Amino acid sequence: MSCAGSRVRVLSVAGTDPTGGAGIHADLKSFAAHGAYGMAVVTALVAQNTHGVRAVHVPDVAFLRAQLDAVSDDVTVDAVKIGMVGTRAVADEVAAWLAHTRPPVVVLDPVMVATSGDRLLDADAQDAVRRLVAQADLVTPNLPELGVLLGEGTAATWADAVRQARRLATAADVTVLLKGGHLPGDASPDAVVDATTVTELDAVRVSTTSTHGTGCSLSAAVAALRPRRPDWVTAVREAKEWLTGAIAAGEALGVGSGRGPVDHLHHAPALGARPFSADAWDRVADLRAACDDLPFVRGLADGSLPVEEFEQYLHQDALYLAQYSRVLARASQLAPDGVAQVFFAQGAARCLDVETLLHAERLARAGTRWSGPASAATTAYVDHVLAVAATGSYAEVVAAVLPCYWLYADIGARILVRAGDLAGHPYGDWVGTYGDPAFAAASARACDLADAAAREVGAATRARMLAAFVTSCRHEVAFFDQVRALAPSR
Ligand SMILES: Nc1ncnc2c1ncn2[C@@H]1O[C@H](COP(=O)(O)OP(=O)(O)OP(=O)(O)O)[C@@H](O)[C@H]1O
Ligand SMILES: Cc1ncc(COP(=O)(O)O)c(N)n1
Repeated sequence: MSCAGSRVRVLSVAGTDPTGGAGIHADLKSFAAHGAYGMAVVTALVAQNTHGVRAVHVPDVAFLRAQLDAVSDDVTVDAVKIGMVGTRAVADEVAAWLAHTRPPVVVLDPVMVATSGDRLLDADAQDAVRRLVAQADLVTPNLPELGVLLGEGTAATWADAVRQARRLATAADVTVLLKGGHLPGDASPDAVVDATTVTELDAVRVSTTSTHGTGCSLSAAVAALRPRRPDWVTAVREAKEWLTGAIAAGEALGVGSGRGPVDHLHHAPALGARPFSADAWDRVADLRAACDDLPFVRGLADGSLPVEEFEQYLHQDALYLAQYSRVLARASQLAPDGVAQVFFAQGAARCLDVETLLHAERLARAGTRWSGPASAATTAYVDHVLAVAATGSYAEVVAAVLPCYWLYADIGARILVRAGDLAGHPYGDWVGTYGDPAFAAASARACDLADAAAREVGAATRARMLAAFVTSCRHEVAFFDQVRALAPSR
């Protein structure tokens, strides 16, 4: 089997589920989850949700055929998955199309009854579905469906079901993926059965209500994988492993109050997720707003800040930067690639070289009065970032150092606007540095690196990143606000 395009082109021929859990909606998500290009032809419109089916509308079969031909006249179909057909006329029309255009992989999920117990196949359509089975490469019945396909009752035990699957495989010359989701017990076994071999696939039964659309999702995943896998067993194993994860992640979606859908994209949590920095920024909106009203910030902007208070701030800032530099060096040490390593190493050096020099120059002009120890606020901030550096992962360290770039650049930009004309402004040299494009670029780069780090970690580490970021922001605000508290003791 070959695939000429960059992705396998897989077609779902199935019914709809407007809540997105089953039918073509589930199939398209399964295709995407397996890197395939998905297409869909609708057999029946189904008004259903996680509680059940309310109504079914089956369009004229001539229109069904028009859809099928519109696809196959134009697109090479590498695999097709057939789900709900609903009526005998639809099943026969799909069979006629298959006889005319036979994709190299044909998977048939003989949908008869929904998880909710609602019928999805007319009683007189069972023979037509049996005829479709003979045209399929793989058929994926659950236990009751297998019984119906053979004209027998539902198997009472797994061993009976496997025997039935073998009879069907032999009679219809088809491979059977027998699904054990309806069995009682702790396991949810499946088996790939053909005329000569039975391969059992064990899976732990997930205790969940999120099993709506599992059969659709599994058969679609197998159809998407088979053109790129050497045999059915390999494709089914891979699909089944993915499905078990999707079932386990289903409840967290919070979709519906009945039998919920599975999370088809559980293995790609970063896909479509908000960047870390967006979440982090929202989380500190109140702190950012509070900054604008701090007497220090207002005084710095309008120049009314007493010079001694400004110098006190500079002195504490120099003490802070000397330690913060070590934390940046730790980020450089832990960095996953050379680009991030260089960024943080340069940041560490810049703290010592440029900013400390700037502080020293200004403070030297003021004499040597400002040589006291780190204040409580400075010590608290330093202790926090050093603790993260000592015990946290790269991602957490990057989150902890980010506010010193980002919050500073953010507040600085507003101070700059409020300060207006800097000529004659007592802190013009200092306030002017906030507008430095290099500092804004460094802040944006630090955000990008935090977002990249967040994409590589799980939910628990991302939560720790957020906590480290918020704590640093709190210390930033306290750092600005400490000047007032320090002033009387001078
Ligand atoms: N609770 C569960 N935990 C793990 N796997 C499950 C669970 N329920 C079903 N499965 C698996 O989901 C797949 C579909 O199984 P099932 O027997 O329910 O088919 P189905 O009835 O056709 O599905 P559907 O519910 O979509 O109609 C099988 O691989 C089965 O083992
Ligand atoms: C369009 C369509 N196809 C198949 C199913 C079966 O899925 P489930 O048994 O999980 O409800 C369904 N409910 N709707």
